[in-house]
Amino acid sequence: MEKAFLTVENLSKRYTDDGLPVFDQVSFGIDKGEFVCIIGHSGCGKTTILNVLAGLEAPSGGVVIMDQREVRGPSLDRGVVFQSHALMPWFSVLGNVVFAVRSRWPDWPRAKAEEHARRFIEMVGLKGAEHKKPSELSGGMKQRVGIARAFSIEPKMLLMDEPFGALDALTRGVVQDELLKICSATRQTVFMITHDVDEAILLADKIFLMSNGPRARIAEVVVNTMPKTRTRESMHHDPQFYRIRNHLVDFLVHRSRRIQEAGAEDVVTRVVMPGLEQGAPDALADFPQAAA
Ligand SMILES: Nc1ncnc2c1ncn2[C@@H]1O[C@H](COP(=O)(O)OP(=O)(O)OP(=O)(O)O)[C@@H](O)[C@H]1O
Repeated sequence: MEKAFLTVENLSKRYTDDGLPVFDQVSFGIDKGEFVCIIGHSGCGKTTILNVLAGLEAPSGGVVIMDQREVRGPSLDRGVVFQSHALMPWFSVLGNVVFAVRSRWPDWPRAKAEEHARRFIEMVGLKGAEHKKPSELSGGMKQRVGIARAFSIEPKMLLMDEPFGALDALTRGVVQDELLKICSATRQTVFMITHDVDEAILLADKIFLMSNGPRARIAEVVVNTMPKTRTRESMHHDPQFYRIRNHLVDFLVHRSRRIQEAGAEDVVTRVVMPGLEQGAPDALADFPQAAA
């Protein structure tokens, strides 16, 4: 079988020699152009996985292979967007993006780097704000600069850790729409952490559900069968939306804990398509050890 663009095999992480691993036996693949969201309770290890994918943290076991190369440290092949936008306060919007562009292509003359940066600033709807400093921007605008900066280096993979967590609902919707537009224009491969199930259904092609730690696993890969043309306004009218949503919420409320309590040894990642299932999902059918 052909390997996915990003392959994670038997990944585990423990922070202390004598403690239990935060997660172990985590294996998954992400295809080129795929948008994946990961959901799980606080502390199950989502950020740790993202940091390992970014090369910012070394795994205790297992490997991450991206585009046929093992990830062994940070690289401009992977763009990262955190919840705190981490902009350089002394640079303008344009300066922040140009700085990233010039680290990626140091030989480019300034004019070329600026032109490239402006394209991405426009894509996130910040045309006209190029010369503003971060202190003059709203939270949503700062986050858009972070997204423009990450996209501008044209990474092979974009890693986002709750990028909209600090935004109010309205701004969040606007920035989600911008992100959807850019992703469909660039076919960017994305791995994103979110706590918001509606956001995951809007953005993701696949949603990874992580059981509670310690020894957390990716218990399920939920395939989003909603049409690609879905929008925030329209998706609530599709009956699939509620089936997927119920499935995700049920995981967070019940299954994530029960799977962990039942002992994770036998948990194999299962692929599910709740959107196509009629009637109540038999959520624990494949987890007899957790059904009791
Ligand atoms: N540098 C560290 N040293 C020791 N323990 C750590 C370190 N970083 C994270 N942990 C522990 O690892 C576990 C997973 O943390 P992580 O931040 O990956 O979880 P998370 O799922 O992203 O949580 P949240 O949703 O709250 O951001 C937690 O129990 C946390 O306390």
